[in-house]
Amino acid sequence: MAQFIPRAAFPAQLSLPRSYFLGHHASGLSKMKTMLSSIDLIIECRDYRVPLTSRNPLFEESLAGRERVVVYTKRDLGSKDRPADRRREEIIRQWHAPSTTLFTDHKSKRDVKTVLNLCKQHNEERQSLLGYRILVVGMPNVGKSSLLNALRMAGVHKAKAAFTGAQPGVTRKIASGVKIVERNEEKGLEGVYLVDTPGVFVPFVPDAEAMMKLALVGSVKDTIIAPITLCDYLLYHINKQQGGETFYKEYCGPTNDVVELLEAVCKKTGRLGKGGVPDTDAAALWIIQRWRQGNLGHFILDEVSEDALEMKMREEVGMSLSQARKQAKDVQRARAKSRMSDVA
Ligand SMILES: Nc1nc2c(ncn2[C@@H]2O[C@H](COP(=O)(O)OP(=O)(O)OP(=O)(O)O)[C@@H](O)[C@H]2O)c(=O)[nH]1
Repeated sequence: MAQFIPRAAFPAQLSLPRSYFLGHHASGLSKMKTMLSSIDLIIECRDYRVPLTSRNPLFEESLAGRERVVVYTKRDLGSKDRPADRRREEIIRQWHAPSTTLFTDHKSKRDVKTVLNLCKQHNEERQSLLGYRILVVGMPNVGKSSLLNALRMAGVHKAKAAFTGAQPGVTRKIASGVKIVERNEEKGLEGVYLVDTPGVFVPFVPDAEAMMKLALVGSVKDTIIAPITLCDYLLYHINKQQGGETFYKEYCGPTNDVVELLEAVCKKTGRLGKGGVPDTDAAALWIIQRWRQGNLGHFILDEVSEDALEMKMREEVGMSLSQARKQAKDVQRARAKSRMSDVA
Protein backbone atom coordinates (compact mmCIF):
# COMPACT_ATOMS: atom_id res chain seq x y z
CA MET A 1 0.00 0.00 0.00
CA ALA A 2 1.30 3.48 -0.89
CA GLN A 3 2.55 5.50 2.06
CA PHE A 4 0.15 8.25 3.21
CA ILE A 5 1.55 11.76 2.77
CA PRO A 6 -0.17 14.51 4.78
CA ARG A 7 -0.63 17.95 3.23
CA ALA A 8 2.42 20.16 3.70
CA ALA A 9 0.36 23.38 3.75
CA PHE A 10 -3.24 24.46 4.05
CA PRO A 11 -4.66 26.52 1.15
CA ALA A 12 -5.06 30.26 1.84
CA GLN A 13 -8.62 31.19 2.85
CA LEU A 14 -8.89 34.74 1.59
CA SER A 15 -12.62 35.15 2.16
CA LEU A 16 -12.64 34.28 5.87
CA PRO A 17 -13.68 37.01 8.33
CA ARG A 18 -10.76 38.28 10.37
CA SER A 19 -12.50 40.15 13.11
CA TYR A 20 -14.73 39.27 16.06
CA PHE A 21 -14.28 42.30 18.28
CA LEU A 22 -17.80 42.75 19.67
CA GLY A 23 -19.51 45.54 21.61
CA HIS A 24 -19.28 43.78 24.96
CA HIS A 25 -15.56 43.16 24.37
CA ALA A 26 -14.91 46.89 23.93
CA SER A 27 -17.07 47.91 26.90
CA GLY A 28 -15.59 45.16 29.09
CA LEU A 29 -12.09 46.36 28.31
CA SER A 30 -12.81 50.01 29.04
CA LYS A 31 -14.47 49.05 32.35
CA MET A 32 -11.35 47.01 33.24
CA LYS A 33 -9.22 50.10 32.63
CA THR A 34 -11.33 52.23 34.95
CA MET A 35 -11.09 49.72 37.80
CA LEU A 36 -7.36 49.16 37.49
CA SER A 37 -6.55 51.35 40.50
CA SER A 38 -8.36 48.86 42.78
CA ILE A 39 -6.55 45.83 41.29
CA ASP A 40 -3.34 44.34 42.72
CA LEU A 41 -2.57 41.63 40.18
CA ILE A 42 -3.69 40.52 36.72
CA ILE A 43 -4.00 36.88 35.80
CA GLU A 44 -3.98 36.70 32.02
CA CYS A 45 -5.34 33.41 30.71
CA ARG A 46 -4.22 32.08 27.35
CA ASP A 47 -5.11 28.85 25.60
CA TYR A 48 -2.35 26.23 25.80
CA ARG A 49 -3.14 25.03 22.27
CA VAL A 50 -2.54 28.47 20.71
CA PRO A 51 0.10 30.16 22.89
CA LEU A 52 1.02 32.70 20.22
CA THR A 53 -2.33 33.21 18.55
CA SER A 54 -4.24 33.65 21.83
CA ARG A 55 -2.02 36.55 22.84
CA ASN A 56 -4.12 39.68 22.93
CA PRO A 57 -1.88 42.76 22.91
CA LEU A 58 -4.86 44.82 24.11
CA PHE A 59 -4.38 43.42 27.62
CA GLU A 60 -0.75 44.49 27.85
CA GLU A 61 -1.57 47.85 26.28
CA SER A 62 -4.69 48.67 28.30
CA LEU A 63 -3.78 47.09 31.61
CA ALA A 64 -0.16 48.15 31.76
CA GLY A 65 1.37 49.07 35.11
CA ARG A 66 0.00 46.11 37.07
CA GLU A 67 1.90 42.97 37.93
CA ARG A 68 0.88 40.10 35.65
CA VAL A 69 0.85 36.31 35.83
CA VAL A 70 0.21 34.36 32.62
CA VAL A 71 -1.80 31.17 33.01
CA TYR A 72 -2.01 28.79 30.07
CA THR A 73 -5.32 26.96 30.41
CA LYS A 74 -6.48 23.63 28.96
CA ARG A 75 -3.03 22.08 29.17
CA ASP A 76 -4.68 18.66 29.30
CA LEU A 77 -5.87 19.17 25.70
CA GLY A 78 -2.48 20.00 24.26
CA SER A 79 0.07 18.12 26.28
CA LYS A 80 0.90 14.57 27.29
CA ASP A 81 3.90 15.66 29.33
CA ARG A 82 6.22 14.54 26.54
CA PRO A 83 9.80 15.94 26.49
CA ALA A 84 8.76 18.16 23.52
CA ASP A 85 5.87 19.55 25.60
CA ARG A 86 8.20 20.42 28.46
CA ARG A 87 10.72 22.04 26.10
CA ARG A 88 7.96 24.16 24.61
CA GLU A 89 6.80 25.22 28.07
CA GLU A 90 10.33 26.31 28.92
CA ILE A 91 10.47 28.51 25.79
CA ILE A 92 7.14 30.07 26.74
CA ARG A 93 8.29 30.67 30.33
CA GLN A 94 11.37 32.49 29.08
CA TRP A 95 9.22 34.51 26.70
CA HIS A 96 7.17 35.91 29.60
CA ALA A 97 9.99 36.35 32.11
CA PRO A 98 10.12 38.13 34.55
CA SER A 99 6.33 37.51 34.76
CA THR A 100 5.44 34.12 36.22
CA THR A 101 3.95 31.60 33.77
CA LEU A 102 1.83 28.61 34.81
CA PHE A 103 0.26 25.80 32.79
CA THR A 104 -3.03 24.41 34.04
CA ASP A 105 -5.85 21.96 33.63
CA HIS A 106 -8.77 23.26 35.70
CA LYS A 107 -9.63 19.71 36.80
CA SER A 108 -6.13 19.00 38.12
CA LYS A 109 -6.00 19.60 41.88
CA ARG A 110 -2.24 20.01 41.69
CA ASP A 111 -2.41 22.71 38.97
CA VAL A 112 -5.15 24.63 40.77
CA LYS A 113 -3.21 24.45 44.03
CA THR A 114 -0.14 25.88 42.30
CA VAL A 115 -2.13 28.92 41.11
CA LEU A 116 -3.75 29.27 44.54
CA ASN A 117 -0.40 29.15 46.34
CA LEU A 118 0.94 31.83 44.03
CA CYS A 119 -2.04 34.07 44.84
CA LYS A 120 -1.47 33.47 48.57
CA GLN A 121 2.22 34.23 48.24
CA HIS A 122 1.47 37.51 46.44
CA ASN A 123 -0.99 38.44 49.17
CA GLU A 124 1.57 37.73 51.92
CA GLU A 125 4.39 39.60 50.20
CA ARG A 126 2.46 42.63 48.97
CA GLN A 127 -0.41 42.86 51.50
CA SER A 128 -3.43 44.99 50.77
CA LEU A 129 -5.56 46.81 53.32
CA LEU A 130 -8.82 46.13 51.53
CA GLY A 131 -8.13 42.56 50.43
CA TYR A 132 -5.89 41.45 47.57
CA ARG A 133 -7.82 41.85 44.30
CA ILE A 134 -6.93 39.89 41.17
CA LEU A 135 -8.43 40.60 37.76
CA VAL A 136 -8.78 37.51 35.53
CA VAL A 137 -8.62 38.44 31.85
CA GLY A 138 -8.27 36.57 28.55
CA MET A 139 -9.76 35.79 25.16
CA PRO A 140 -13.35 34.47 25.00
CA ASN A 141 -13.85 30.86 26.15
CA VAL A 142 -10.25 30.47 27.32
CA GLY A 143 -11.39 29.13 30.70
CA LYS A 144 -11.35 32.19 33.02
CA SER A 145 -14.58 31.35 34.86
CA SER A 146 -13.62 27.67 35.17
CA LEU A 147 -10.31 28.66 36.75
CA LEU A 148 -12.10 31.03 39.13
CA ASN A 149 -14.54 28.30 40.19
CA ALA A 150 -11.72 25.79 40.69
CA LEU A 151 -9.70 28.27 42.79
CA ARG A 152 -12.75 29.10 44.89
CA MET A 153 -13.42 25.42 45.54
CA ALA A 154 -9.78 24.73 46.43
CA GLY A 155 -9.35 27.91 48.49
CA VAL A 156 -12.59 28.33 50.46
CA HIS A 157 -14.46 25.08 49.58
CA LYS A 158 -17.39 26.95 48.09
CA ALA A 159 -19.38 25.94 45.03
CA LYS A 160 -19.30 27.63 41.62
CA ALA A 161 -19.60 31.41 41.58
CA ALA A 162 -19.43 31.92 37.79
CA PHE A 163 -21.27 30.38 34.86
CA THR A 164 -19.15 28.47 32.35
CA GLY A 165 -19.96 27.08 28.93
CA ALA A 166 -18.48 25.55 25.79
CA GLN A 167 -19.29 28.61 23.62
CA PRO A 168 -17.61 32.04 23.89
CA GLY A 169 -19.38 34.97 25.55
CA VAL A 170 -20.93 33.26 28.60
CA THR A 171 -19.51 36.00 30.85
CA ARG A 172 -20.76 39.38 29.59
CA LYS A 173 -20.18 41.64 32.58
CA ILE A 174 -17.43 42.23 35.09
CA ALA A 175 -18.47 40.49 38.28
CA SER A 176 -17.79 41.65 41.82
CA GLY A 177 -14.87 40.01 43.59
CA VAL A 178 -15.16 36.35 44.56
CA LYS A 179 -13.26 35.21 47.63
CA ILE A 180 -10.67 32.48 47.04
CA VAL A 181 -8.60 32.88 50.23
CA GLU A 182 -10.02 33.70 53.68
CA ARG A 183 -8.54 36.53 55.73
CA ASN A 184 -5.93 35.36 58.18
CA GLU A 185 -6.17 37.24 61.45
CA GLU A 186 -3.09 35.59 62.93
CA LYS A 187 -0.91 36.84 60.10
CA GLY A 188 -2.88 40.08 59.80
CA LEU A 189 -3.74 39.34 56.19
CA GLU A 190 -6.91 40.29 54.35
CA GLY A 191 -8.55 37.79 51.97
CA VAL A 192 -7.83 37.27 48.26
CA TYR A 193 -10.57 38.05 45.73
CA LEU A 194 -10.84 37.22 42.03
CA VAL A 195 -12.70 39.45 39.61
CA ASP A 196 -14.03 37.60 36.54
CA THR A 197 -14.24 39.54 33.27
CA PRO A 198 -15.83 39.00 29.85
CA GLY A 199 -13.48 37.51 27.23
CA VAL A 200 -12.00 40.12 24.91
CA PHE A 201 -11.08 39.17 21.35
CA VAL A 202 -8.11 40.67 19.48
CA PRO A 203 -9.15 43.77 17.51
CA PHE A 204 -7.73 42.38 14.29
CA VAL A 205 -6.54 38.89 13.40
CA PRO A 206 -3.41 39.14 11.24
CA ASP A 207 -4.20 36.22 8.94
CA ALA A 208 -6.96 33.79 8.06
CA GLU A 209 -5.03 30.85 9.52
CA ALA A 210 -4.94 32.56 12.94
CA MET A 211 -8.70 33.08 12.69
CA MET A 212 -9.20 29.35 12.03
CA LYS A 213 -7.04 28.47 15.04
CA LEU A 214 -9.04 30.78 17.30
CA ALA A 215 -12.28 29.33 15.94
CA LEU A 216 -11.06 25.76 16.52
CA VAL A 217 -10.24 26.42 20.16
CA GLY A 218 -13.67 28.02 20.60
CA SER A 219 -12.81 31.72 20.97
CA VAL A 220 -15.12 32.53 18.06
CA LYS A 221 -18.75 31.42 17.73
CA ASP A 222 -19.16 28.27 15.62
CA THR A 223 -21.39 30.14 13.15
CA ILE A 224 -18.60 32.49 11.99
CA ILE A 225 -16.61 30.00 9.88
CA ALA A 226 -18.18 27.20 7.81
CA PRO A 227 -17.82 23.96 9.83
CA ILE A 228 -16.47 22.03 6.83
CA THR A 229 -13.67 24.56 6.29
CA LEU A 230 -12.82 24.44 9.98
CA CYS A 231 -12.92 20.66 10.06
CA ASP A 232 -10.70 20.53 6.97
CA TYR A 233 -8.18 22.72 8.79
CA LEU A 234 -8.38 20.41 11.81
CA LEU A 235 -7.83 17.37 9.57
CA TYR A 236 -4.74 19.07 8.16
CA HIS A 237 -3.37 19.43 11.72
CA ILE A 238 -4.37 15.91 12.78
CA ASN A 239 -2.56 14.43 9.77
CA LYS A 240 0.56 16.46 10.60
CA GLN A 241 0.88 14.67 13.97
CA GLN A 242 2.94 11.52 14.12
CA GLY A 243 0.43 8.70 13.57
CA GLY A 244 -2.34 11.33 13.42
CA GLU A 245 -4.32 9.34 10.86
CA THR A 246 -4.97 6.70 13.53
CA PHE A 247 -7.03 9.23 15.55
CA TYR A 248 -9.90 8.80 13.08
CA LYS A 249 -9.27 5.21 12.01
CA GLU A 250 -12.64 4.01 13.32
CA TYR A 251 -14.31 6.07 10.55
CA CYS A 252 -11.98 5.83 7.56
CA GLY A 253 -8.42 5.23 6.42
CA PRO A 254 -5.78 7.96 6.12
CA THR A 255 -7.09 10.84 4.02
CA ASN A 256 -6.48 14.47 3.16
CA ASP A 257 -10.03 14.77 1.82
CA VAL A 258 -12.35 16.18 4.46
CA VAL A 259 -15.50 15.19 2.54
CA GLU A 260 -14.35 11.56 2.49
CA LEU A 261 -13.86 11.69 6.27
CA LEU A 262 -17.18 13.47 6.89
CA GLU A 263 -19.19 11.06 4.72
CA ALA A 264 -17.62 8.13 6.54
CA VAL A 265 -18.49 9.73 9.91
CA CYS A 266 -22.09 10.34 8.73
CA LYS A 267 -22.48 6.69 7.75
CA LYS A 268 -20.97 5.36 10.94
CA THR A 269 -22.85 7.70 13.31
CA GLY A 270 -26.15 7.91 11.40
CA ARG A 271 -25.85 11.64 10.60
CA LEU A 272 -28.01 11.37 7.48
CA GLY A 273 -30.56 13.86 6.22
CA LYS A 274 -33.53 13.39 3.89
CA GLY A 275 -33.07 10.51 1.43
CA GLY A 276 -30.02 9.27 3.34
CA VAL A 277 -27.88 12.27 2.26
CA PRO A 278 -24.91 12.68 4.62
CA ASP A 279 -25.23 15.76 6.89
CA THR A 280 -21.63 16.83 6.51
CA ASP A 281 -22.05 20.13 8.39
CA ALA A 282 -23.34 18.28 11.47
CA ALA A 283 -20.53 15.73 11.19
CA ALA A 284 -17.93 18.50 10.89
CA LEU A 285 -19.19 20.21 14.05
CA TRP A 286 -19.23 16.87 15.86
CA ILE A 287 -15.60 16.16 14.93
CA ILE A 288 -14.53 19.65 16.04
CA GLN A 289 -16.31 19.12 19.39
CA ARG A 290 -14.61 15.76 19.81
CA TRP A 291 -11.21 17.38 19.30
CA ARG A 292 -12.09 20.16 21.75
CA GLN A 293 -12.91 17.49 24.32
CA GLY A 294 -9.55 15.80 23.80
CA ASN A 295 -10.87 12.79 21.88
CA LEU A 296 -8.95 13.29 18.63
CA GLY A 297 -5.38 13.68 19.77
CA HIS A 298 -3.61 16.05 22.16
CA PHE A 299 -1.60 18.60 20.23
CA ILE A 300 -1.23 22.33 19.79
CA LEU A 301 -1.89 24.45 16.69
CA ASP A 302 0.90 27.04 16.95
CA GLU A 303 4.51 26.37 16.21
CA VAL A 304 6.47 27.39 19.28
CA SER A 305 10.12 28.25 18.82
CA GLU A 306 12.28 31.24 19.74
CA ASP A 307 12.11 32.43 16.11
CA ALA A 308 8.32 32.10 15.91
CA LEU A 309 7.92 34.12 19.12
CA GLU A 310 10.22 36.84 17.88
CA MET A 311 8.35 37.06 14.58
CA LYS A 312 5.01 37.30 16.39
CA MET A 313 6.26 40.16 18.54
CA ARG A 314 7.65 42.01 15.52
CA GLU A 315 4.31 41.65 13.72
CA GLU A 316 2.50 43.38 16.55
CA VAL A 317 4.91 46.07 17.62
CA GLY A 318 3.34 49.47 17.34
CA MET A 319 -0.11 48.35 16.24
CA SER A 320 -2.58 50.47 18.19
CA LEU A 321 -6.27 49.68 18.47
CA SER A 322 -7.18 52.34 15.92
CA GLN A 323 -4.58 51.05 13.46
CA ALA A 324 -5.90 47.52 13.97
CA ARG A 325 -9.47 48.72 13.34
CA LYS A 326 -8.36 50.52 10.19
CA GLN A 327 -6.58 47.38 8.99
CA ALA A 328 -9.71 45.30 9.72
CA LYS A 329 -11.81 47.76 7.66
CA ASP A 330 -9.33 47.63 4.77
CA VAL A 331 -9.57 43.83 4.73
CA GLN A 332 -13.38 43.99 4.81
CA ARG A 333 -13.38 46.42 1.89
CA ALA A 334 -10.99 44.20 -0.11
CA ARG A 335 -13.19 41.16 0.59
CA ALA A 336 -16.34 42.99 -0.50
CA LYS A 337 -14.56 44.14 -3.68
CA SER A 338 -13.41 40.62 -4.53
CA ARG A 339 -16.96 39.30 -3.93
CA MET A 340 -18.34 41.97 -6.30
CA SER A 341 -15.86 41.02 -8.98
CA ASP A 342 -16.74 37.30 -8.50
CA VAL A 343 -20.42 38.16 -9.15
CA ALA A 344 -19.65 40.35 -12.18
N1 LIG B 1 -10.28 20.36 29.03
C1 LIG B 1 -10.36 21.54 29.65
N2 LIG B 1 -11.45 22.31 29.49
C2 LIG B 1 -11.49 23.50 30.12
C3 LIG B 1 -10.44 23.96 30.95
N3 LIG B 1 -10.78 25.18 31.43
C4 LIG B 1 -12.00 25.46 30.91
N4 LIG B 1 -12.43 24.46 30.12
C5 LIG B 1 -13.70 24.41 29.36
O1 LIG B 1 -13.68 25.52 28.44
C6 LIG B 1 -14.98 26.03 28.25
C7 LIG B 1 -14.97 27.52 28.49
O2 LIG B 1 -14.72 27.77 29.87
P1 LIG B 1 -15.17 29.11 30.61
O3 LIG B 1 -14.59 29.04 31.98
O4 LIG B 1 -16.64 29.34 30.46
O5 LIG B 1 -14.40 30.19 29.72
P2 LIG B 1 -14.40 31.79 29.86
O6 LIG B 1 -13.03 32.23 29.53
O7 LIG B 1 -14.93 32.21 31.18
O8 LIG B 1 -15.40 32.18 28.67
P3 LIG B 1 -16.15 33.59 28.32
O9 LIG B 1 -17.46 33.55 29.04
O10 LIG B 1 -16.29 33.54 26.84
O11 LIG B 1 -15.27 34.70 28.76
C8 LIG B 1 -15.89 25.25 29.20
O12 LIG B 1 -16.54 24.24 28.44
C9 LIG B 1 -14.93 24.63 30.21
O13 LIG B 1 -15.39 23.41 30.75
C10 LIG B 1 -9.29 23.10 31.12
O14 LIG B 1 -8.30 23.41 31.81
N5 LIG B 1 -9.31 21.91 30.45
